[in-house]
Amino acid sequence: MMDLNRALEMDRSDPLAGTRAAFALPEGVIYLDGNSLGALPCNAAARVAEVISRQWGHDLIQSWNRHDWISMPARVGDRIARLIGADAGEVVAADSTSVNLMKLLSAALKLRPGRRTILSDNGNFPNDLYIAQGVSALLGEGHVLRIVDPDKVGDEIDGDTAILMLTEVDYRSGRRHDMRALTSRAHAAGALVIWDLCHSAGAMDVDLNAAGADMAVGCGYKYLNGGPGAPAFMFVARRLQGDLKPALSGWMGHDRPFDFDLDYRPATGVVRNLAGTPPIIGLTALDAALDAFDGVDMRDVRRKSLALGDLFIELARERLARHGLEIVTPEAHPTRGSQVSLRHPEAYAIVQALIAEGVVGDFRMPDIARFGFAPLYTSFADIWHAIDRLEAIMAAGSFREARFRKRLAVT
Ligand SMILES: Cc1ncc(COP(=O)(O)O)c(C=O)c1O
Ligand SMILES: Nc1c(O)cccc1C(=O)C[C@H](N)C(=O)O
Repeated sequence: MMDLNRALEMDRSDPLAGTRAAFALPEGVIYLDGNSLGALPCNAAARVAEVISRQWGHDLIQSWNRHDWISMPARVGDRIARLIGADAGEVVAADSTSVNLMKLLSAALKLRPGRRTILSDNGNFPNDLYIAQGVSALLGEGHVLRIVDPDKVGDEIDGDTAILMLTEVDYRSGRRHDMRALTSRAHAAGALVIWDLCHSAGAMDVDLNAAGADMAVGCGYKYLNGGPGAPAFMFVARRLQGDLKPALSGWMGHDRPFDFDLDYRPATGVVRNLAGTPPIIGLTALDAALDAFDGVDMRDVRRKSLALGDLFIELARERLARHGLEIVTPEAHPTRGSQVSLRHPEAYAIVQALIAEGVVGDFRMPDIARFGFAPLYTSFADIWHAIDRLEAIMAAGSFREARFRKRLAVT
């Protein structure tokens, strides 16, 4: 049986072991839910306090120039760009993932007139499908959202596909799409692709430009650790930037916002997709969080993420399978994100019982216990202890207690 010493040895030889110190993790908690809300970076509170008290409190309106608040969406975007294989000037930080998806999808559909299909899969985060439904209704041009099985997506792309809209890593199973292959199949059929990187950015070496990607969105609050409701980001490949005409044609995306012209004229570059005033306090927390990635090679992040997952899978097989917990995440490295999900009919109560024991994972309908690995702060020992406590809960049957069955409003 694999013992704790091996996990501790893996931590000792982990090139990313040092980045954990950049996060303020609560004592005694094993946090495996960074794929829902990333941990608090140690520097965030002081940076936000500085912006509030000195910049906002003292310098007031002048801060837009003096502290260059106005270019924060682009500056933070450039820092995210390095993490997702984009070039400077291809990413901006703004709004939420949902709003950014709405902006990109509505503009992208206009680039494929005559084509009616938005193609997606039933493993996508439902929110994205809702956005596509809303955009289709808004445009009123007869677009249809086709939702197919994830492994059928490539074969379902055809001459009517306007946009292929996919989330790279499935929020529930952790299955990962082949971005490069699907992008080139879509291009061969004349379609454009929008990738949702919510469960990829910050957890792996996404390489948008190497994959020939067109557009992407993602959130700032999961593996990028920007805090609850952090600004999200969007990517538009440079070759498409001039063609995309923002439907949400706000002044922050105007070529000369402070000329106060009566007519909208989009800015050059990805910033044309900005709409309203940037949320400086939220951007500051996200900017601070990105410091933890400075000097970090995303290939090391991916290597560690896979090693954490391998360890989890090995231990789950050894110690949990006999308790009826089934691994649903694909095991082959290229087909897996940075989480491992287990299926059990009592998954909800099991996750609650585990949280009571200091191990935070989460539950996803209908029967999935989900464990996310944030390579900057998750240790191999965390994985060992998580499985150890989970096995104890299963062996004792403590998850059957009534208190663990009470459903919470937000899970
Ligand atoms: C894949 C995916 N897309 C979109 C969202 C929603 O993003 P937001 O709430 O930032 O709009 C989430 C999670 O909340 C997600 O997991
Ligand atoms: N965005 C969230 C929220 O506002 C509350 C609770 C959870 C979330 C999440 O991010 C859920 C997440 N996208 C998921 O993968 O399930």
